[in-house]
Amino acid sequence: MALTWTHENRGEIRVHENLEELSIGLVDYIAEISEASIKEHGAFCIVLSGGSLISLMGKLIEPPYNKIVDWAKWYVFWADERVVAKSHDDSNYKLAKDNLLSKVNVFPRHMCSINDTVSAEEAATEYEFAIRQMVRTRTVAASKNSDCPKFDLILLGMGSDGHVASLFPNHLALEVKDDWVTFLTNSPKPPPERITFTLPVINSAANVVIVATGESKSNAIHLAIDDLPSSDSSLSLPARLVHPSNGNLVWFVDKQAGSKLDGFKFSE
Ligand SMILES: O=C1O[C@H](COP(=O)(O)O)[C@@H](O)[C@H](O)[C@H]1O
Repeated sequence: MALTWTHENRGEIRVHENLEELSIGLVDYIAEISEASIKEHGAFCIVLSGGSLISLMGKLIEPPYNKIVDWAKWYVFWADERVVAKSHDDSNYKLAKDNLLSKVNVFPRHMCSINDTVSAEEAATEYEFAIRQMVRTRTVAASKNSDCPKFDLILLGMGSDGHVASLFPNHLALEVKDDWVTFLTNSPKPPPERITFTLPVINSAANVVIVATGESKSNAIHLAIDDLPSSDSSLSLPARLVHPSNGNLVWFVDKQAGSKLDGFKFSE
């Protein structure tokens, strides 16, 4: 059983006993939001990240999820992408395609990924343009509170430095307010060239999930969630800046990643 509580302004926190339990909780949550979104507006606009998140979603390709999810109504996007060929092992698209999307019935035309033949700057511009077209045709909803798309669900991993998507601590990309997608050519984590959703887009989603596992992420999880003095420099940690203005934020962490949280008290 997960230890669950809601922090006044940091959302719902679910600390799972182990990875098996976390991945069941995560895919249950995804299936639930998928069903509700399809019921409400006929489609499910889901945003993926790369990294360890994809293996934690692995149960989606197994029964009962592979049969109960209405894959044909899924539209898939990426919160960030490495600017490499789609066949490259660093590609977030390839990771999701090989391990998840090719094993279920998501239409390839419903997968909105970057153009991998152009520069990072051009890839960001083209990707944003494609999403703007999908908002115009109402495949993706528009936020009522900002000039941003309102994705049904954005799934984010978090690095041990507190980065989410390709928004790294103290990086200029964190300041971008007017673009939906921006680019980096100096990512502190390789590969250096990336595109990423900006904070206004992430914070306009209907639902945002942040997943973090392992002891190496425990300090960043503490700094991203717990109350901190108003002078603390960690208040600008990227994961802490995720704060959906009109949506839900849920943290899925395992016992190791959650071990430094103020609310952590796991029954043995
Ligand atoms: O570089 C990236 O890292 C983060 C975190 O990855 P993880 O393996 O520590 O979970 C990931 O969410 C992001 O999409 C990716 O590009």
